[in-house]
Amino acid sequence: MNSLNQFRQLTGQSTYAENLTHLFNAAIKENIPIAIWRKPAEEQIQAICQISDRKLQIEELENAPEGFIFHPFRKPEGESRNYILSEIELSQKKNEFVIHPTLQNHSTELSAFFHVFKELQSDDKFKFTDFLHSSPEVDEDKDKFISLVEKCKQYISEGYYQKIVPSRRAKYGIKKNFHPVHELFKLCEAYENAFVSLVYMPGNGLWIGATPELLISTENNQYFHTVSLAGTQGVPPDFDLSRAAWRHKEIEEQALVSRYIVNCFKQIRLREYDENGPKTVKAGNLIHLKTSFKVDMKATNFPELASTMLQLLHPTSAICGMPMKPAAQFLEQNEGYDREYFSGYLGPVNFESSTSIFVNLRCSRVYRDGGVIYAGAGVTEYSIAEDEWAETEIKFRTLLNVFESNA
Ligand SMILES: C=C(O[C@@H]1C=C(C(=O)O)C=C[C@H]1O)C(=O)O
Repeated sequence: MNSLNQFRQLTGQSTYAENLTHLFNAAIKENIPIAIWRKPAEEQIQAICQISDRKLQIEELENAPEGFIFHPFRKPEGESRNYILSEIELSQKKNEFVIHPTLQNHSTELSAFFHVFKELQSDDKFKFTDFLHSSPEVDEDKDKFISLVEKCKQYISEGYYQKIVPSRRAKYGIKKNFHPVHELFKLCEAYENAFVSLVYMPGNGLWIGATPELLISTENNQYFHTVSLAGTQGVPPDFDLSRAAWRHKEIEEQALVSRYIVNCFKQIRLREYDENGPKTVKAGNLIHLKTSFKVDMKATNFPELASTMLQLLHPTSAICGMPMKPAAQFLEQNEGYDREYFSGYLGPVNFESSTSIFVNLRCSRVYRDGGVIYAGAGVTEYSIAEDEWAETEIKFRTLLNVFESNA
C-alpha cells in the first residue's frame, strides 16, 4: 500500500481535532517543523509540516513554494531557516492528509512518520512537554521596566527618537491537561478577528499566539494590504466601539506608524494607495487604532510589492520605534533580553494564491515546565511609565484568560 493510502486509513475514522493533535504530537516527537493557523474572520484551521530536512531561508515571497514563514524579531545571523515547506497538509475543511509531490523521493521518511503517527493514535500517555527545553530565567522586576520606560522618555525628550516600544516577558504555569492544540481551538473561538497560530520549529521552540496585527498580505497577485496599528486601551467584553475616546498620546503614537508606512511607499515611489482610517478596532480585551492601506499591484505595476515592503516595514514603529535603526539599537542595548520570535513575523505564503503575514504579538513560548509570555508598549514623550506597565499586563491577559479558562 502506498504511503498516502496508509495515511488515509489512519485518519479516516477520527475527528479533525484528533487528527491535528496526533499530527502535532508526531511532529514534536520527531522534531520536525509544524505550523497550524487560522486566519482572521475565517473558520478553517490549516496545518502543514515538513519532514524533509531542507532548510529554507525565504526572502522573495513571490516565487516561494507553498509554505509558512516564521521569522524572529532580529534578523538571524548565518544560515538559519525561516520557512516551513508545505509537505504534509491537514486542513479542517477536508480533514484528510494531502501529501505534496515534492515528498515522492522521501518515502522512507514518510513511512517512518506514519508509523509514529499511528503509535501516537493509541498512546494516551504521550506528553509533548517531555520534548521541550526548560524555561529560562526571566527578570520580572517592575521597577526595572519602569526605569526602562523612563529612559525611553528621556531619550525621546532629548530629540533622539520620536517613539520607542520597550517590551518585557513573564512566566506562567501551565495546567496538567494543557495541550497546545486544544488551546489553539479555544483561542480561535475567543478571538475571531485574530490570526491564531501554533508553530514548532526545531531549535527555536514552540510558540502560540493570537495576534491582531497584519504586516502584509496579497490576494491573487493583485491586491496588497498593510495596516498601522497602535494605541491601546483595555475594555470590558461588551464594549461599544462607538464610545471609544482617544487621547492625544495614542492618536500621535498611531499616526507615527502610519507615517512610517507612507514613507516606505515614498521610498519606492509608490504614489497610488488607498488609506482607510484610523478606526477603533477590538482585539480581545483591548481596543487599538488602525489605519488600513491597500494597493492595486497590477495597476501600479508593482508585482514584487510584498517582498519589497516586507524588507522595508519590519520592524515597524508599532513594535520597535522611530527612527527604526537607532530604536532597534536602543532596544538591543537596553531591553535586557532576546525577543526571539515575539514581534517577529509569521504566516502562510502562496496558499491558494494568497499570502498573509502577521506581526507575532500576544504570543508565548511554551517550555517543558511552563510558558513565557511577551508584551510591549509604545512609549512617546507623553507616556506615563506606570500606565505602560499596566498596558503590558492587560496584553498578557489576551492569552492567559484563555489558558486559565476550563473550556
Ligand atoms: C507591542 C505590542 O503591541 C503593539 C503596540 C501597541 C501600543 O503600543 O499601543 C498596540 C498594538 C501593537 O502594535 C504587543 O502586543 O506586545
